Amino acid sequence: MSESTLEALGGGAAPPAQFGHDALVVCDNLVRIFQSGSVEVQALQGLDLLVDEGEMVAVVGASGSGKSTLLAVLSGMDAPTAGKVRVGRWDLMAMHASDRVAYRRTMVGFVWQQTSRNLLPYLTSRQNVALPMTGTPRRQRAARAGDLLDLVGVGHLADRQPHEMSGGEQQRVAIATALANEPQLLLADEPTGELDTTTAQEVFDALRTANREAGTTVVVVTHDQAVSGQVERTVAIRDGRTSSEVLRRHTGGDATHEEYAVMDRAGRVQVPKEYRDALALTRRVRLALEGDHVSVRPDGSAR
Ligand SMILES: Nc1ncnc2c1ncn2[C@@H]1O[C@H](COP(=O)(O)OP(=O)(O)OP(=O)(O)O)[C@@H](O)[C@H]1O
Repeated sequence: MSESTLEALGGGAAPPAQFGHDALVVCDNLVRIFQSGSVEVQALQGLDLLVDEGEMVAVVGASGSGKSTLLAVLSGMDAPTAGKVRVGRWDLMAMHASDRVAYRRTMVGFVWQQTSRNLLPYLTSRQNVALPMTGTPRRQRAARAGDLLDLVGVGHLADRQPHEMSGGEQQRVAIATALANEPQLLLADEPTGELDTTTAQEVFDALRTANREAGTTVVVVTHDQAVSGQVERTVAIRDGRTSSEVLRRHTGGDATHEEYAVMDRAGRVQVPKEYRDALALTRRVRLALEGDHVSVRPDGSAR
Protein backbone atom coordinates (compact mmCIF):
# COMPACT_ATOMS: atom_id res chain seq x y z
CA MET A 1 0.00 0.00 0.00
CA SER A 2 1.38 3.39 -0.94
CA GLU A 3 2.26 5.63 2.03
CA SER A 4 2.30 8.72 -0.17
CA THR A 5 -1.25 8.06 -1.42
CA LEU A 6 -2.39 7.62 2.19
CA GLU A 7 -0.73 10.90 3.16
CA ALA A 8 -2.22 12.68 0.16
CA LEU A 9 -5.65 11.45 1.22
CA GLY A 10 -5.14 12.83 4.75
CA GLY A 11 -4.78 9.47 6.50
CA GLY A 12 -5.25 10.67 10.10
CA ALA A 13 -8.96 11.53 9.98
CA ALA A 14 -11.06 11.98 13.14
CA PRO A 15 -12.28 8.70 14.74
CA PRO A 16 -15.65 7.58 13.31
CA ALA A 17 -18.82 8.06 15.36
CA GLN A 18 -20.25 4.98 17.08
CA PHE A 19 -21.49 2.46 14.50
CA GLY A 20 -25.04 3.39 13.49
CA HIS A 21 -25.49 5.99 16.22
CA ASP A 22 -28.22 7.78 14.25
CA ALA A 23 -29.89 4.71 12.67
CA LEU A 24 -33.24 3.30 13.85
CA VAL A 25 -32.10 -0.32 13.51
CA VAL A 26 -28.53 -1.33 14.33
CA CYS A 27 -27.28 -4.90 13.97
CA ASP A 28 -23.63 -5.04 14.84
CA ASN A 29 -21.75 -8.28 14.32
CA LEU A 30 -24.88 -10.29 15.05
CA VAL A 31 -24.46 -14.00 15.66
CA ARG A 32 -27.23 -16.57 16.15
CA ILE A 33 -26.27 -20.17 16.72
CA PHE A 34 -28.90 -22.91 16.92
CA GLN A 35 -28.01 -26.13 18.65
CA SER A 36 -29.97 -29.16 17.52
CA GLY A 37 -28.60 -32.25 19.19
CA SER A 38 -24.86 -32.32 18.58
CA VAL A 39 -25.17 -30.16 15.47
CA GLU A 40 -24.55 -26.43 15.60
CA VAL A 41 -26.09 -24.20 12.94
CA GLN A 42 -24.76 -20.66 12.58
CA ALA A 43 -27.80 -18.90 11.15
CA LEU A 44 -26.27 -15.42 11.53
CA GLN A 45 -22.50 -15.15 11.26
CA GLY A 46 -21.51 -11.61 12.19
CA LEU A 47 -24.25 -9.72 10.39
CA ASP A 48 -24.06 -5.91 10.21
CA LEU A 49 -27.12 -3.93 9.16
CA LEU A 50 -28.22 -0.33 9.59
CA VAL A 51 -31.69 0.93 8.72
CA ASP A 52 -32.49 4.61 8.99
CA GLU A 53 -35.77 5.93 10.28
CA GLY A 54 -38.27 6.24 7.41
CA GLU A 55 -36.51 3.75 5.11
CA MET A 56 -38.12 0.81 3.35
CA VAL A 57 -35.59 -1.96 2.95
CA ALA A 58 -35.98 -5.36 1.30
CA VAL A 59 -33.91 -8.26 2.59
CA VAL A 60 -33.30 -10.97 -0.02
CA GLY A 61 -31.29 -14.18 0.02
CA ALA A 62 -31.41 -17.89 -0.71
CA SER A 63 -33.33 -20.28 1.48
CA GLY A 64 -31.46 -20.83 4.73
CA SER A 65 -29.37 -17.66 4.45
CA GLY A 66 -30.70 -16.31 7.77
CA LYS A 67 -33.46 -13.88 6.73
CA SER A 68 -36.17 -15.20 9.05
CA THR A 69 -33.70 -15.48 11.90
CA LEU A 70 -32.83 -11.80 11.47
CA LEU A 71 -36.50 -10.82 11.51
CA ALA A 72 -37.20 -12.98 14.57
CA VAL A 73 -34.38 -11.16 16.39
CA LEU A 74 -35.63 -7.72 15.32
CA SER A 75 -39.17 -8.59 16.37
CA GLY A 76 -38.01 -9.50 19.88
CA MET A 77 -39.19 -13.11 19.48
CA ASP A 78 -35.69 -14.54 19.43
CA ALA A 79 -32.49 -13.46 21.14
CA PRO A 80 -29.11 -13.42 19.37
CA THR A 81 -26.21 -15.48 20.67
CA ALA A 82 -23.72 -12.60 20.38
CA GLY A 83 -23.29 -9.13 18.90
CA LYS A 84 -25.31 -5.98 19.41
CA VAL A 85 -28.82 -5.19 18.28
CA ARG A 86 -30.69 -1.98 18.95
CA VAL A 87 -34.02 -0.71 17.64
CA GLY A 88 -34.72 2.90 18.59
CA ARG A 89 -34.06 3.17 22.31
CA TRP A 90 -34.40 -0.59 22.85
CA ASP A 91 -31.26 -2.64 23.35
CA LEU A 92 -32.56 -6.09 22.39
CA MET A 93 -29.62 -7.91 24.00
CA ALA A 94 -30.31 -6.42 27.43
CA MET A 95 -34.11 -6.69 27.42
CA HIS A 96 -35.99 -8.43 30.25
CA ALA A 97 -39.13 -10.45 29.53
CA SER A 98 -41.42 -7.57 30.55
CA ASP A 99 -39.51 -5.15 28.27
CA ARG A 100 -39.87 -7.65 25.47
CA VAL A 101 -43.68 -7.57 25.81
CA ALA A 102 -43.71 -3.75 25.80
CA TYR A 103 -41.29 -3.65 22.86
CA ARG A 104 -43.45 -6.01 20.80
CA ARG A 105 -46.62 -4.17 21.70
CA THR A 106 -45.46 -0.62 20.97
CA MET A 107 -42.34 -0.57 18.82
CA VAL A 108 -42.78 -3.24 16.14
CA GLY A 109 -45.55 -4.60 13.95
CA PHE A 110 -45.27 -7.96 12.22
CA VAL A 111 -46.76 -9.52 9.08
CA TRP A 112 -46.21 -13.24 8.45
CA GLN A 113 -46.22 -15.11 5.14
CA GLN A 114 -49.10 -17.40 6.11
CA THR A 115 -52.26 -15.31 5.85
CA SER A 116 -53.93 -17.54 8.46
CA ARG A 117 -51.27 -16.64 11.03
CA ASN A 118 -51.92 -12.89 10.86
CA LEU A 119 -55.65 -12.67 11.55
CA LEU A 120 -58.15 -14.31 13.88
CA PRO A 121 -60.59 -16.24 11.68
CA TYR A 122 -63.77 -15.47 13.64
CA LEU A 123 -63.27 -11.67 13.74
CA THR A 124 -64.04 -9.13 11.03
CA SER A 125 -61.26 -7.01 9.53
CA ARG A 126 -62.23 -4.07 11.71
CA GLN A 127 -62.23 -6.24 14.85
CA ASN A 128 -58.86 -7.78 13.93
CA VAL A 129 -57.29 -4.35 13.48
CA ALA A 130 -58.86 -2.97 16.69
CA LEU A 131 -57.90 -5.99 18.82
CA PRO A 132 -54.23 -5.17 19.55
CA MET A 133 -54.85 -1.43 20.08
CA THR A 134 -53.64 -0.35 23.49
CA GLY A 135 -52.89 3.34 23.09
CA THR A 136 -56.31 4.23 21.64
CA PRO A 137 -59.36 4.82 23.92
CA ARG A 138 -61.82 1.94 23.54
CA ARG A 139 -64.61 3.98 21.92
CA GLN A 140 -62.26 5.31 19.24
CA ARG A 141 -60.81 1.94 18.26
CA ALA A 142 -63.37 0.92 15.62
CA ALA A 143 -63.06 4.27 13.83
CA ARG A 144 -59.28 4.14 13.92
CA ALA A 145 -59.35 0.57 12.61
CA GLY A 146 -61.52 1.83 9.74
CA ASP A 147 -58.97 4.56 8.97
CA LEU A 148 -56.11 2.05 8.88
CA LEU A 149 -58.09 -0.25 6.58
CA ASP A 150 -58.75 2.75 4.30
CA LEU A 151 -55.05 3.58 4.31
CA VAL A 152 -54.12 0.18 2.82
CA GLY A 153 -57.06 0.18 0.41
CA VAL A 154 -59.41 -2.35 2.04
CA GLY A 155 -61.79 -0.05 3.96
CA HIS A 156 -64.71 -1.58 2.03
CA LEU A 157 -63.90 -4.99 3.58
CA ALA A 158 -64.15 -3.82 7.20
CA ASP A 159 -67.06 -6.13 8.03
CA ARG A 160 -65.75 -9.27 6.35
CA GLN A 161 -64.06 -12.19 8.07
CA PRO A 162 -60.80 -13.55 6.65
CA HIS A 163 -62.46 -16.49 4.84
CA GLU A 164 -64.57 -13.97 2.88
CA MET A 165 -61.47 -12.27 1.43
CA SER A 166 -58.67 -13.15 -1.02
CA GLY A 167 -55.16 -13.85 0.21
CA GLY A 168 -53.95 -10.41 -0.89
CA GLU A 169 -56.86 -8.67 0.83
CA GLN A 170 -56.12 -10.61 4.02
CA GLN A 171 -52.48 -9.53 3.86
CA ARG A 172 -53.51 -5.90 3.51
CA VAL A 173 -55.76 -6.27 6.56
CA ALA A 174 -52.76 -7.85 8.30
CA ILE A 175 -50.67 -4.77 7.47
CA ALA A 176 -53.40 -2.53 8.96
CA THR A 177 -53.41 -4.77 12.06
CA ALA A 178 -49.63 -4.52 12.37
CA LEU A 179 -49.98 -0.71 12.29
CA ALA A 180 -52.61 -0.68 15.07
CA ASN A 181 -50.27 0.67 17.74
CA GLU A 182 -48.33 3.00 15.44
CA PRO A 183 -45.11 0.98 15.54
CA GLN A 184 -41.94 2.72 14.39
CA LEU A 185 -40.83 -0.46 12.66
CA LEU A 186 -42.91 -2.80 10.49
CA LEU A 187 -41.40 -6.23 9.81
CA ALA A 188 -42.79 -8.49 7.11
CA ASP A 189 -41.52 -12.03 6.47
CA GLU A 190 -42.34 -13.11 2.91
CA PRO A 191 -45.74 -11.35 3.02
CA THR A 192 -46.33 -12.07 -0.67
CA GLY A 193 -44.96 -15.63 -0.66
CA GLU A 194 -48.38 -17.27 -1.09
CA LEU A 195 -49.70 -14.76 -3.66
CA ASP A 196 -49.68 -14.37 -7.44
CA THR A 197 -47.73 -11.49 -9.02
CA THR A 198 -50.62 -9.01 -9.36
CA THR A 199 -51.86 -9.57 -5.83
CA ALA A 200 -48.30 -9.44 -4.50
CA GLN A 201 -47.97 -6.02 -6.11
CA GLU A 202 -51.03 -4.76 -4.20
CA VAL A 203 -49.55 -5.99 -0.92
CA PHE A 204 -46.23 -4.31 -1.72
CA ASP A 205 -48.11 -1.10 -2.53
CA ALA A 206 -49.78 -1.31 0.90
CA LEU A 207 -46.37 -1.69 2.58
CA ARG A 208 -45.12 1.31 0.64
CA THR A 209 -48.17 3.31 1.73
CA ALA A 210 -47.46 2.39 5.35
CA ASN A 211 -43.91 3.60 4.81
CA ARG A 212 -44.70 6.86 3.02
CA GLU A 213 -47.98 7.93 4.59
CA ALA A 214 -47.77 6.51 8.10
CA GLY A 215 -43.99 7.18 8.20
CA THR A 216 -43.31 3.63 9.39
CA THR A 217 -39.86 2.18 8.73
CA VAL A 218 -40.32 -1.12 6.86
CA VAL A 219 -38.06 -4.16 6.63
CA VAL A 220 -39.49 -6.80 4.30
CA VAL A 221 -37.95 -10.21 3.72
CA THR A 222 -38.51 -11.82 0.36
CA HIS A 223 -37.23 -14.53 -1.96
CA ASP A 224 -38.09 -12.37 -4.92
CA GLN A 225 -35.03 -10.63 -6.41
CA ALA A 226 -37.37 -8.46 -8.54
CA VAL A 227 -38.37 -6.45 -5.46
CA SER A 228 -35.30 -4.26 -5.82
CA GLY A 229 -37.36 -2.39 -8.40
CA GLN A 230 -39.94 -1.64 -5.68
CA VAL A 231 -37.78 -0.30 -2.86
CA GLU A 232 -34.94 2.18 -2.52
CA ARG A 233 -32.57 -0.34 -0.91
CA THR A 234 -32.26 -4.11 -1.18
CA VAL A 235 -29.91 -5.91 1.17
CA ALA A 236 -28.72 -9.40 0.19
CA ILE A 237 -27.85 -11.90 2.91
CA ARG A 238 -25.52 -14.77 2.13
CA ASP A 239 -24.41 -17.30 4.73
CA GLY A 240 -25.75 -15.24 7.63
CA ARG A 241 -24.02 -12.00 6.62
CA THR A 242 -25.01 -9.02 4.54
CA SER A 243 -23.05 -9.44 1.31
CA SER A 244 -24.35 -6.79 -1.10
CA GLU A 245 -26.80 -3.93 -1.43
CA VAL A 246 -28.69 -2.59 -4.42
CA LEU A 247 -29.63 1.07 -4.26
CA ARG A 248 -32.27 2.54 -6.52
CA ARG A 249 -31.52 6.11 -7.50
CA HIS A 250 -33.56 8.58 -9.49
CA THR A 251 -31.69 10.62 -12.08
CA GLY A 252 -33.75 12.88 -14.33
CA GLY A 253 -36.94 10.88 -13.80
CA ASP A 254 -35.32 7.48 -14.50
CA ALA A 255 -34.61 4.95 -11.78
CA THR A 256 -31.19 3.31 -11.92
CA HIS A 257 -29.94 0.40 -9.86
CA GLU A 258 -26.44 0.19 -8.51
CA GLU A 259 -25.06 -2.83 -6.73
CA TYR A 260 -22.56 -2.42 -3.91
CA ALA A 261 -20.54 -4.93 -1.92
CA VAL A 262 -20.88 -4.53 1.84
CA MET A 263 -17.73 -3.99 3.88
CA ASP A 264 -17.98 -5.13 7.47
CA ARG A 265 -16.58 -3.16 10.37
CA ALA A 266 -13.30 -5.04 10.28
CA GLY A 267 -12.91 -3.99 6.61
CA ARG A 268 -13.81 -7.40 5.13
CA VAL A 269 -15.48 -7.47 1.71
CA GLN A 270 -16.79 -10.57 -0.03
CA VAL A 271 -15.42 -10.71 -3.59
CA PRO A 272 -18.08 -12.33 -5.82
CA LYS A 273 -17.27 -15.86 -7.00
CA GLU A 274 -17.36 -14.89 -10.69
CA TYR A 275 -14.69 -12.20 -10.09
CA ARG A 276 -12.53 -14.63 -8.12
CA ASP A 277 -12.85 -17.26 -10.83
CA ALA A 278 -12.19 -14.82 -13.69
CA LEU A 279 -8.87 -13.63 -12.23
CA ALA A 280 -7.95 -16.80 -10.32
CA LEU A 281 -8.03 -14.86 -7.04
CA THR A 282 -7.34 -17.40 -4.34
CA ARG A 283 -6.04 -17.25 -0.82
CA ARG A 284 -3.54 -14.41 -1.16
CA VAL A 285 -4.21 -11.24 -3.18
CA ARG A 286 -2.42 -7.94 -3.65
CA LEU A 287 -4.22 -4.82 -2.44
CA ALA A 288 -3.19 -1.34 -3.54
CA LEU A 289 -4.57 2.08 -2.76
CA GLU A 290 -4.89 3.87 -6.09
CA GLY A 291 -5.93 7.40 -5.28
CA ASP A 292 -9.70 7.04 -5.56
CA HIS A 293 -10.04 3.25 -5.39
CA VAL A 294 -8.47 0.09 -4.05
CA SER A 295 -7.34 -2.59 -6.48
CA VAL A 296 -7.27 -6.33 -5.79
CA ARG A 297 -4.85 -8.36 -7.91
CA PRO A 298 -3.94 -12.04 -8.03
CA ASP A 299 -0.83 -12.97 -6.10
CA GLY A 300 2.26 -12.70 -8.34
CA SER A 301 0.77 -10.36 -10.95
CA ALA A 302 2.83 -7.34 -12.08
CA ARG A 303 1.97 -3.98 -10.52
N1 LIG B 1 -34.92 -23.20 15.53
C1 LIG B 1 -33.92 -23.62 14.75
N2 LIG B 1 -33.17 -24.69 15.10
C2 LIG B 1 -32.14 -25.10 14.33
N3 LIG B 1 -31.76 -24.51 13.18
C3 LIG B 1 -32.48 -23.45 12.77
C4 LIG B 1 -33.58 -22.94 13.52
N4 LIG B 1 -34.09 -21.87 12.86
C5 LIG B 1 -33.34 -21.71 11.75
N5 LIG B 1 -32.38 -22.66 11.69
C6 LIG B 1 -31.34 -22.80 10.64
O1 LIG B 1 -30.71 -21.55 10.48
C7 LIG B 1 -30.43 -21.28 9.11
C8 LIG B 1 -31.10 -19.98 8.70
O2 LIG B 1 -32.52 -20.16 8.73
P1 LIG B 1 -33.57 -19.03 8.35
O3 LIG B 1 -34.95 -19.59 8.54
O4 LIG B 1 -33.22 -17.78 9.06
O5 LIG B 1 -33.27 -18.83 6.79
P2 LIG B 1 -34.13 -18.07 5.69
O6 LIG B 1 -33.15 -17.29 4.89
O7 LIG B 1 -35.24 -17.32 6.32
O8 LIG B 1 -34.70 -19.27 4.84
P3 LIG B 1 -36.11 -19.39 4.06
O9 LIG B 1 -36.03 -18.40 2.94
O10 LIG B 1 -36.12 -20.81 3.58
O11 LIG B 1 -37.20 -19.08 5.04
C9 LIG B 1 -30.93 -22.50 8.35
O12 LIG B 1 -29.82 -23.36 8.14
C10 LIG B 1 -31.94 -23.12 9.28
O13 LIG B 1 -32.02 -24.51 9.08
